[in-house]
Amino acid sequence: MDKFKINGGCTLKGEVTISGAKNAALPILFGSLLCDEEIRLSNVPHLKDVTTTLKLLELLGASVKQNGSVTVLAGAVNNHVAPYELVKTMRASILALGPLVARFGKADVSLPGGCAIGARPVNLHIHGLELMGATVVVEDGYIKARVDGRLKGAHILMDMVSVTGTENLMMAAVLADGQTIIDNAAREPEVVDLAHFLNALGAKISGIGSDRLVIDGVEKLHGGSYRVQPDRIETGTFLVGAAISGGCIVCRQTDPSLLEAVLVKLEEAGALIEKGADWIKLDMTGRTLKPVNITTAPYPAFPTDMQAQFTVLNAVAKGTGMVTETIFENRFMHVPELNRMGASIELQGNLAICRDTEQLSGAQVMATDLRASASLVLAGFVAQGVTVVDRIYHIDRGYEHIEEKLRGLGGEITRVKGE
Ligand SMILES: CC(=O)N[C@H]1[C@@H](OP(=O)(O)OP(=O)(O)OC[C@H]2O[C@@H](n3ccc(=O)[nH]c3=O)[C@H](O)[C@@H]2O)O[C@H](CO)[C@@H](O)[C@@H]1O
Ligand SMILES: C=C(OP(=O)(O)O)C(=O)O
Repeated sequence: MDKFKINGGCTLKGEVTISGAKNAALPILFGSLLCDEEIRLSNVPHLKDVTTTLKLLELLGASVKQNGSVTVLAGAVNNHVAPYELVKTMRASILALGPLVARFGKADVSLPGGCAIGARPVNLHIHGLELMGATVVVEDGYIKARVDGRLKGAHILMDMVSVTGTENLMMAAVLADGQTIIDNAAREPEVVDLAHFLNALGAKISGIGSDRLVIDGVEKLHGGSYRVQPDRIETGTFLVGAAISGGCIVCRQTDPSLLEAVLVKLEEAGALIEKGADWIKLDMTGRTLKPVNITTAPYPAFPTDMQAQFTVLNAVAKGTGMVTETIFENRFMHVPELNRMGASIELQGNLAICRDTEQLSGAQVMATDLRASASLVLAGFVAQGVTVVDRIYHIDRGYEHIEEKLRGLGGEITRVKGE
């Protein structure tokens, strides 16, 4: 297994180009299953999860071409089974369910894996499909959904705000017979990007960006081109890296409007932020890092996918910062690892109390999930000495060329190849 070796004491400085968003690219790729004409996608990041998704699309019978952009032609899809071997490595595979059942009336999708950050049930996905007329059973580790003819429009009130739940049901509703209303829908930018993509193919979705999506089903989608939005979480991760190392960076090809809650907290932490239409500059030179209290919640509130990075920020800031995680019940696995590096973080249920530390010190630490891994890499930059982050396959799921990008900012990080 590959590891990262990081020399501490780096100040991140310079410019970095932000990649397309993993959590937008994946649903959009699965959305291409809804259509039998060619779809051309640009700004798709090179990530392990994207490779897994493309493999899955090919296994289902789609043809996929990659030459800068990604072209998907799902006209010949003839298989409706998303097998455990592929699905187990990636949570987003659940997004095959809605499109397959909507277009072919049948889908067998293995219960998904992904980050071990909580139980992550899929009851809302299943219930929504049932309301649209599908029969769904869970057996042998598979969700098996069937419908005779088309799904039917329905009124779906989501018990909880679910990102992939909203995406799956929105994709299913696009080809349903009649109107579907999804209330308490997720408003995350990635849901918005998927909705715009589907509309570009002829879907009729309105209320985009609100918690009430209205989808008028159509019989067929047509082909088209779409550019995936920038990754707000990758952007936020680099900005935190600059903030905690006293650096100054500019993120290019990003969208500041997608991460307002994060920028507000970075300013509260003492950073100077400037932004334009597609760039963000963070300058921490000569400024004092202050702790911030954060509570994760659905968009537009503070994203859970930035919680681990801000836990590091609080661990190294002067004073005490509180981090409350309300989305996932097991998303503090970075905390014991950070404490092994000398942080002083106390866990009380879903609250992490981060007290200040004189200096983190390099250690051997274990990456447990995607954003936890990113937080350990950031901690390595501000620690004294060498940090080795093990099991970085998690980070390869979600950060494109991370070590090259960090090295471009002055970070001393190398990949040590495992057997
Ligand atoms: C591929 C992708 O886009 N992943 C993101 C997506 O995950 P994902 O879509 O899996 O997360 P959800 O928004 O569905 O989860 C939110 C909460 O709802 C619960 N829940 C969800 C579905 C369900 O059927 N029943 C249920 O109880 C979950 O256990 C969790 O406690 O949104 C999360 C929350 O912003 C992010 O951290 C992930 O990076
Ligand atoms: C939790 C994440 O990914 P996934 O939902 O794919 O596990 C993430 O992107 O932070």
